Amino acid sequence: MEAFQQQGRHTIEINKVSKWYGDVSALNDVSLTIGPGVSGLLGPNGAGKSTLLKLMSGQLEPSLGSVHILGQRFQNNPGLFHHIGLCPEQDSLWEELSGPSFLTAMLELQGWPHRDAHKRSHELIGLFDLTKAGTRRVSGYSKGMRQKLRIAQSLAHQPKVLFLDEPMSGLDATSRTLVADIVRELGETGVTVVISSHVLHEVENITKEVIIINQGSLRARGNVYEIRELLADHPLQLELRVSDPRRFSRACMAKNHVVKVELDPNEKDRVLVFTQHQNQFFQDLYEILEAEDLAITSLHAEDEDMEAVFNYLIK
Ligand SMILES: Nc1ncnc2c1ncn2[C@@H]1O[C@H](COP(=O)(O)OP(=O)(O)OP(=O)(O)O)[C@@H](O)[C@H]1O
Repeated sequence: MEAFQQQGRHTIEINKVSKWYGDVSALNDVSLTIGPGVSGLLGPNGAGKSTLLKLMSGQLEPSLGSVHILGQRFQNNPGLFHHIGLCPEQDSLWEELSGPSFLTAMLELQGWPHRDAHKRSHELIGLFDLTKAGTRRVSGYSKGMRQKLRIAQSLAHQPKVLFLDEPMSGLDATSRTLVADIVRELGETGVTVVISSHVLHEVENITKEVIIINQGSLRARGNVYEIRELLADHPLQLELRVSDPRRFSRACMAKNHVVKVELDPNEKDRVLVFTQHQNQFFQDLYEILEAEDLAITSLHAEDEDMEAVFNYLIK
């Protein structure tokens, strides 16, 4: 393994991988290399994210092509699994155990001595802010607590490569920030982390390096700013409900990143804003509301749904 690191190769090498489930094609001729740090794997529902994560973590074998992790293949190579962490989408915990006992048991299964496993599990319970649950059984944990425990388990054994499948689902804002900080820090210490999501800004908070897949194929790859450049010709649409839509529209149109504003004749408070720079829009929005003394009752960014981004990229 050390020899591999000295060679400075990519941690993950996927070469012409296809995967079928019976007749269903889930991935189609995907080639990809990923190095240390955090990469976001983005795609709408059914894009093939979970399939790709399962292939990269050795849970599935490709129908065609090859997967190398740390320069090795999974076939007949159980030792490789010690370096891999996976937090899958499905929830599977030992309900009768407490959080700390669960983590300790999982580490012992990995071959950790009891004393080390116990120490590490308590460290993680603190890190993930689960100390208050004490010795309560996992069966009594809330959805967010379960999710945090699952993430803690996936990284407990200090893997070199970590795969997190939609880890933010079910987490409240505080826990999202906590998990984002933990993941970012792992990336900074040289761990290769691949985190999947269908929500762009969720991943953008953690890393700017993204991989976009849709319908089983790689669509775009690179820095999130480069990806947004690709979208530059396709303004993003935001739907707002505002106290005075006409005044709001005028103020929006004064911003040069706003391409178009549409009022809805049927729903008087509804406004559609088309902007080429969503982040800039959010910065300006506060200023507009203050200056014009307006209030918004709802805001929906179409971009939050990755489907919209893919439509732009694919057309
Ligand atoms: N076990 C399976 N059997 C049959 N088809 C499957 C199986 N798992 C996934 N698929 C199909 O493969 C394709 C990719 O699914 P996958 O779960 O990898 O996508 P995803 O991007 O993770 O989606 P989501 O965000 O909804 O979890 C989909 O068409 C899905 O229906």
